[in-house]
Amino acid sequence: MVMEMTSPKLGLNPNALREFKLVVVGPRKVGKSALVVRFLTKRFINEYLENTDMTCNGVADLDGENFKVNIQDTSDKGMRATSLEHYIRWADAIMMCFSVTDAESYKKLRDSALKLVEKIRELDEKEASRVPPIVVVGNKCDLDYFRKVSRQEGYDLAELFKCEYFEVSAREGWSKLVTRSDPSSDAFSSDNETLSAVATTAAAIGLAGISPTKDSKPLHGVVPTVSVSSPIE
Ligand SMILES: Nc1nc2c(ncn2[C@@H]2O[C@H](COP(=O)(O)OP(=O)(O)OP(=O)(O)O)[C@@H](O)[C@H]2O)c(=O)[nH]1
Repeated sequence: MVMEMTSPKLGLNPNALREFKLVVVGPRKVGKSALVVRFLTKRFINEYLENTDMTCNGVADLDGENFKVNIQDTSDKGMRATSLEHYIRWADAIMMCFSVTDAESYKKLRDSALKLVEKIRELDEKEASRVPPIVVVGNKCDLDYFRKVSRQEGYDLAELFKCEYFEVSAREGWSKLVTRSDPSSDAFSSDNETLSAVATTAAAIGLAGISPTKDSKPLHGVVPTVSVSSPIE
């Protein structure tokens, strides 16, 4: 499925902009679609099509530059080793998500992360240098009372890739970068109003990875399309 997010406010022609390709991977029900829609529309919608591969196109300001963003919101098939192998060649950044209220989602994401680390180890030097940046995201932090995954565990998962760990709430629009100095504190406090910090970080560390040599073909071949217009602020 493809969602077109237009940007009437900015009045930009997306085709004139550089493209940024982001893949969102994670187990079922962790809030991948909610995160993508929150990022592109600043809204939280309670229910989405379940376990469906979606392509979301929009325009967003990433690290001070407007980009045409192509976000792949994947189903659980995206966690297979073969899919992960494809993403590391295709994407400009990969966002790996679990829910802090769902220990099983953490375990499944960790298993996938280990597979991905294995795949990266198998690459030759040239390919390894082109692996896109990865960001780990623990979602549903508004449900801190039901938390089953500690901040330290989320941080440890990100450490597998030496990448950033964000605790976020797609529902509330919060995101917090967890740093080495505070990973063990479970008290949730937000330092950003929206999730754009997550995408901006993924973009900022991924900008160097945008090159004309990257495969710009659609990720999943032919997929159904739905259009959504969105006021991107
Ligand atoms: N409380 C809370 N609920 C959330 C949050 N994000 C998503 N949800 C809810 O979690 C459920 C799953 O969200 P989705 O965005 O469909 O999750 P998904 O990972 O895309 O799910 P699949 O497509 O089945 O893989 C929905 O009922 C959402 O309303 C959040 O930050 N907080």
